Amino acid sequence: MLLGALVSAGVPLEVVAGAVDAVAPEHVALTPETVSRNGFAATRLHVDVADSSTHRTWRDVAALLAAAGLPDAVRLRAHATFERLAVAEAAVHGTSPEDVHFHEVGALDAIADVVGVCAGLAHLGLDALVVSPVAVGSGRVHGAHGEMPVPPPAVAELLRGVPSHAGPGERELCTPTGAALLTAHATSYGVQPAMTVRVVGVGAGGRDPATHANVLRLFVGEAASETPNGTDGPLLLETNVDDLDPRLWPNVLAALLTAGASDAWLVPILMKKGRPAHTLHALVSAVHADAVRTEIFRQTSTIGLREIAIGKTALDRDMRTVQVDGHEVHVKLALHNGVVVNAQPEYDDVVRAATSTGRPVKEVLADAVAASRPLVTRTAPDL
Ligand SMILES: O=C([S-])c1cc(C(=O)S)c[n+]([C@@H]2O[C@H](COP(=O)(O)O)[C@@H](O)[C@H]2O)c1
Ligand code: NI
Repeated sequence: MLLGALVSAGVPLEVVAGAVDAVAPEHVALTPETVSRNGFAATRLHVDVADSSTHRTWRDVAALLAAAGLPDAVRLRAHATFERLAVAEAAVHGTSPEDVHFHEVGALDAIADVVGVCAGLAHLGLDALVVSPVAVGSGRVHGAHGEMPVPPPAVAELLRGVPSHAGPGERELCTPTGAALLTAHATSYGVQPAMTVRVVGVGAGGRDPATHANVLRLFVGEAASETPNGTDGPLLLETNVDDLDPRLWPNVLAALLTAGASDAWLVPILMKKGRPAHTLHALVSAVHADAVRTEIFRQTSTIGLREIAIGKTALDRDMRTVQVDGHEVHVKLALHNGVVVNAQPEYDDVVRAATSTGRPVKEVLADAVAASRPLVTRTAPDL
């Protein structure tokens, strides 16, 4: 269903087929078909392999991925997907991920599903993937482990911490491969965020129950731009951390700014049990919130975040230059209702000028401030 949705959303079939053939030890035929699901058109991608019964271990699959001529973006996504599957299978079967023996999941058609979807996602070049609550179905399913409840154990494990619900109907609607793909690549979960949808891909699998259109929809578009207030407005992300090597903090702040935070800073605090710690703060616009959240969880030891919707007042800015000892110093102007209320020399330019003239930085700064003063049109007593 994911493959069908990606192709329906415009991912060229050759992109998907090329990646699958790079990994699969034998040819896999991928054939798109427009099908009807309870009266709605959808794209089904038939995956045909000569042998769909071979079992592989996680090691076998990892070796196939490592040896394949795949772009790194696709290989990393596929590796992460199978690794999630291996960890989940190991948890439910009481073994280690390295020793996991995939049954249905390790067969060639499942490898084609994973690699093809990863190639499609990489092709779309997504900044974010929001997954809505997963319909898992209900009832019972038969497989290599005999009869299992729906969701089967690996799906239940993979969807821990993820919004999901039973139904519709008594059938298995989300397989381990599907759950691994959704959870390995989701950047967040929930309803459709504010966005401008450009394309709607509609994917189908083999089943066409009479109860509903059994399709998976993929909405591709741009995140809505920031609004001054409300849920799509700026957020303050905060977390208290007492167990991170303090030498890492400068890199954490740099990583958050690179991920799109408009500011990131630390405040020393004293936590429970008298522990010295820090509060990490990051100011983000709605469009960068997911990337910054992800970076906080990647770079620090925190396991949760506070998120506060905030309002912001930002003055208009402009840039001018002044000369100090023959050196150019940029000056940032702040305007309130068109009036220049502040003129601040750029400190890095001041240091550069001081270094090249050999004068103390404090003197060059004083000269730069004096040279900038005429740029302030009026001091506003009512501010
Ligand atoms: O292959 C294995 S080990 C396997 C484990 C489980 C568990 O929940 S544990 C379930 N299944 C069933 O296999 C089929 C096919 O799944 P795909 O992910 O390959 O599409 C499905 O019915 C699962 O319930 C297999
Ligand atoms: Ni299993």
